[in-house]
Amino acid sequence: MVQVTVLQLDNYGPWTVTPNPRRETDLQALQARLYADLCQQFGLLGGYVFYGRFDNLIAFTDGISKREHGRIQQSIDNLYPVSVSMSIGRGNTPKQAVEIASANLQEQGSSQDADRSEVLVEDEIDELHTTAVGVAHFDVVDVTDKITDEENAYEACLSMESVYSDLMRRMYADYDALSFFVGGDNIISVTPKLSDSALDEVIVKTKQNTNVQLQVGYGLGDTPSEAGMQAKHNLELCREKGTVIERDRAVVERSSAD
Ligand SMILES: Nc1nc2c(ncn2[C@@H]2O[C@H](COP(=O)(O)OP(=O)(O)OP(=O)(O)O)[C@@H](O)[C@H]2O)c(=O)[nH]1
Repeated sequence: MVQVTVLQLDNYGPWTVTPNPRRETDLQALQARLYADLCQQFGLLGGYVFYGRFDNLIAFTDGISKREHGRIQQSIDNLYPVSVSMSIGRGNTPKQAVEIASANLQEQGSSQDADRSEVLVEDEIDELHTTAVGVAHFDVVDVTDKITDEENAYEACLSMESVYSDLMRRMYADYDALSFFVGGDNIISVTPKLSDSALDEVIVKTKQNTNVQLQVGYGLGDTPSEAGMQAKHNLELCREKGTVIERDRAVVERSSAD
């Protein structure tokens, strides 16, 4: 089971041009600050927030209650000139959970509906498999020598964009996983349980399409934050051992026995 929360700024498009178009740099600062606050507030409760499109964000919120979501919503309302609607969805895969959360939010009205404000909805599905959540933390092997110290700063962005866009699409289409670029050369995928051969196939295909070699640390846990920490430690193991896939065998065995 995985719990996803879709966060959407209320009526943000019209607000950005009312009464006149607002300075873009101010909007960028607002979006960045809001993202920072949401990351910190959900992070303290064990969740993960990814910036998505900044006005629409995707969070992994296993173990965070509707009431706790409501408190964060209220705090944002107190701090910012915009409010946030939230829809909590659950699924057997990240893709299923985000589909449910998105559909439930869309049912409450348009993102540009002036009457839809601070909606908080929770999906009631209870027939879910209790499987572990996976987190794959991908990273480019030797990005410093191959890209950062080699290409101009803009071309380095383009190189990374081609890698994460290739990876994000494959992980979603083939494995129902949601992947996010998180800075530098890092991409985090929240996944159903994946085999070594699936991880290997993803890395090989990305190399074929982009000529960039990835390494991945993989973790499994009851929550994305637990799996994410294991993934980070396993990525460190890749660096130490010079391998491209490392995963926590103990957790894999425990989950298989469930
Ligand atoms: N968001 C995030 N960014 C990171 C993390 N680790 C490194 N970075 C960023 O990624 C950049 C590249 O770091 P590395 O991946 O360690 O560099 P590298 O040259 O690829 O070295 P290897 O990964 O050991 O092959 C850093 O400058 C940071 O900006 C991380 O855990 N999370």
